[in-house]
Amino acid sequence: MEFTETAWLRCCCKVMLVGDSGVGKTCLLVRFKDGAFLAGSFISTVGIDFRNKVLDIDGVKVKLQIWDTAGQERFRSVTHAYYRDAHALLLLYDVTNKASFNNIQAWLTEIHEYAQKDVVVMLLGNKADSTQERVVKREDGEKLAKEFGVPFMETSARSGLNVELSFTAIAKELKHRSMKGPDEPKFQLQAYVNQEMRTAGCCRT
Ligand SMILES: Nc1nc2c(ncn2[C@@H]2O[C@H](COP(=O)(O)OP(=O)(O)OP(=O)(O)O)[C@@H](O)[C@H]2O)c(=O)[nH]1
Repeated sequence: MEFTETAWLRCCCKVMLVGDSGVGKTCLLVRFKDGAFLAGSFISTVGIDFRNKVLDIDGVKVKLQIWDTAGQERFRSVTHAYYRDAHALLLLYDVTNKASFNNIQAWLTEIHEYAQKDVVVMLLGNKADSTQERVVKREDGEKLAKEFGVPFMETSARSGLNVELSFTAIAKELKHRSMKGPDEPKFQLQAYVNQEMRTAGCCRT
């Protein structure tokens, strides 16, 4: 099938934001969808909610349905039910909160238990703008991601750092998977992200 400039990718790509309460999942989604930062008092997500955004990926419209989940333990059973349909998961920790980083392994175990085998997972260290409060080094995030074989980058919902890039990279991977011929090589997600960050001098917003 030939895709033209205006072609629509028929499948709706479901992307889930997961991670501990307070790591910035809702803020990341709002920054991506509306280009704004939700400053002020922290209102924890109850249950689950979604927002749609259509991206133009190399001339193909890719519709992302982005599910924002509640990080609080008491909503875990609600979110488990949604893992099965997810095509991609953005797994967040907060660089100013060591516990949220230490919990990543438990989140990955949960993902392996409830999500599809071929789900795309990307690890994000959010709140990278908080230089004073930082307790998790970028290298520690990189090391953990390597250990689990998932792509990684740091983001900031406050400054916008890498927010667009994280969703675009996921959309590129999903588009590539659904359109690639049997002999075409796999899309190199981490290589793409590294390349984009280098081009933008690591400050892409
Ligand atoms: N400095 C800084 N603060 C952030 C950033 N992202 C989120 N925050 C703050 O962190 C707090 C929690 O953000 P949320 O987006 O509500 O966190 P969440 O992960 O959705 O939390 P749950 O809904 O409970 O799972 C809020 O006070 C935000 O203003 C960021 O990139 N930088």
